[in-house]
Amino acid sequence: MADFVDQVVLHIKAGDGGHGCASVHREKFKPLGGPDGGNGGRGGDVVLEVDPNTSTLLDYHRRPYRKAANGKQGQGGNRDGAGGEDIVLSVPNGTVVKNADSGEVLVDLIGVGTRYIVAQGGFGGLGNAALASTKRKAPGFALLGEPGDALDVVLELKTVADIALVGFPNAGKSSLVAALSAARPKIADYPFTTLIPNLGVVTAGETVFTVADVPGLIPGASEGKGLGHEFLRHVERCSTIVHVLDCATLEPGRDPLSDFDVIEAELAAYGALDDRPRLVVLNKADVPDARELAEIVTPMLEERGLQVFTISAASHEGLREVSFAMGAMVAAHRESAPVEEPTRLVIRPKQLGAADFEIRRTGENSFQVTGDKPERWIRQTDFTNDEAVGYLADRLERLGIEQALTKQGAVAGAVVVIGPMEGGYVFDWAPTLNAEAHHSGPRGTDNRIG
Ligand SMILES: Nc1nc2c(ncn2[C@@H]2O[C@H](COP(=O)(O)OP(=O)(O)OP(=O)(O)O)[C@@H](O)[C@H]2O)c(=O)[nH]1
Ligand SMILES: [Mg+2]
Repeated sequence: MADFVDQVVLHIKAGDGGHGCASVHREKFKPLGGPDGGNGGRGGDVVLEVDPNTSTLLDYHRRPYRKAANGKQGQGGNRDGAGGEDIVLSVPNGTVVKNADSGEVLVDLIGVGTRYIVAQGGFGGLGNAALASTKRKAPGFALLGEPGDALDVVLELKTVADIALVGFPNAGKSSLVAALSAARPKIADYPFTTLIPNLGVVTAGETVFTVADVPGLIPGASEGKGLGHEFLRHVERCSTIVHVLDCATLEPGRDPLSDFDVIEAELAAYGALDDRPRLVVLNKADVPDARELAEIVTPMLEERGLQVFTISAASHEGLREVSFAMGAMVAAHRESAPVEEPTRLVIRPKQLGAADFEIRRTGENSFQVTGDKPERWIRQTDFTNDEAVGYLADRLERLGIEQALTKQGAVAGAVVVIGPMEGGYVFDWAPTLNAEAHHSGPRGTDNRIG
């Protein structure tokens, strides 16, 4: 039996900043050269990214320790140390990230391409060249690099699909996904064959939708029986619930009606699923007794206001009708649902502590940043607002927005800071504006005193 791996504890460590260098310029016949120690490089970040080709957390189950590279030390001759490489960890759509110690939800990663810096690399220490001042012309010291963030997070996968198939083990949920789509989940004549939800893409006329085959539910699932909680969690993100009822089971104490009630009771106990529309599928109609039973229970279920379909996942009978009914429900939901979640970049500078901020794409050409005051982004107290914005520019750049802002109200390439607003800053996307490139100076400007 495969391991159930849609929840995993990941131990992550961002790179440490490199130390600054204390060095004095040496040249023949010039015994007292100036300071020329370079700054340490920045440590690499650990970034999580939603990848459409990743569907499980299996990889992290196998390798739960992940570390980004450290920054290099500064060198004499004003050479700054190289920054450590970031590492980007691919996660499936719908991954919830929690702090393993506090249980606090850090982020809910939805939408292909959504990125989150889960551990930030340490800043490099300043070298003595950068520390020189009129008072102290040749400091004989440099600053140490900051350590990178180290933390344990829980990654939890909650399937994002239009439709969740729920039912007892062995009811034929995986068989139905396989019959409706190109997915090839494991199908077998024993309960709990499915441990990780299988996703299938179904086309019904104009409507294309996803169906998740949620692992089997048993009585008590809402209290955690069987693999209950693990499975019900997946139903949460689906807009429509389809009951798959086994009309051919010979297990004592079971029939399609009571199975329906048991599953409904579990959904009710789990909570917050009442608003999802339901559809009922009576499966295994290829078995003669099962067909008879389906005919008997159909009017009883219809009396409760449910749409009922008799099918056989094995012989493919009734599949067209049920896929079109599913498609119609999905389409109706999409009509009524708010617009899709925008692409989000979630940034968490460590200086902010708990008060994260988030950049949200509010339109094709605009982002909204919500969070705390920019002054607090950097620990250093004499940090100006402009510098704070410059810091954000660096973060944007690292996140793949290639050209970013330099300072408030100024343009550098593509993003303009319009100005402070309640709870954050508004950025406007202005790709046509021509302006000076940012980061013309050495990376040393990034090496804030730690
Ligand atoms: N005769 C008949 N057998 C079916 C039909 N659909 C599924 N089965 C059989 O029922 C058994 C269970 O099917 P699965 O699709 O694995 O059931 P499941 O609901 O995904 O089960 P779990 O993953 O354990 O929850 C397999 O032996 C299937 O071949 C059907 O329409 N007719
Ligand atoms: Mg299954």
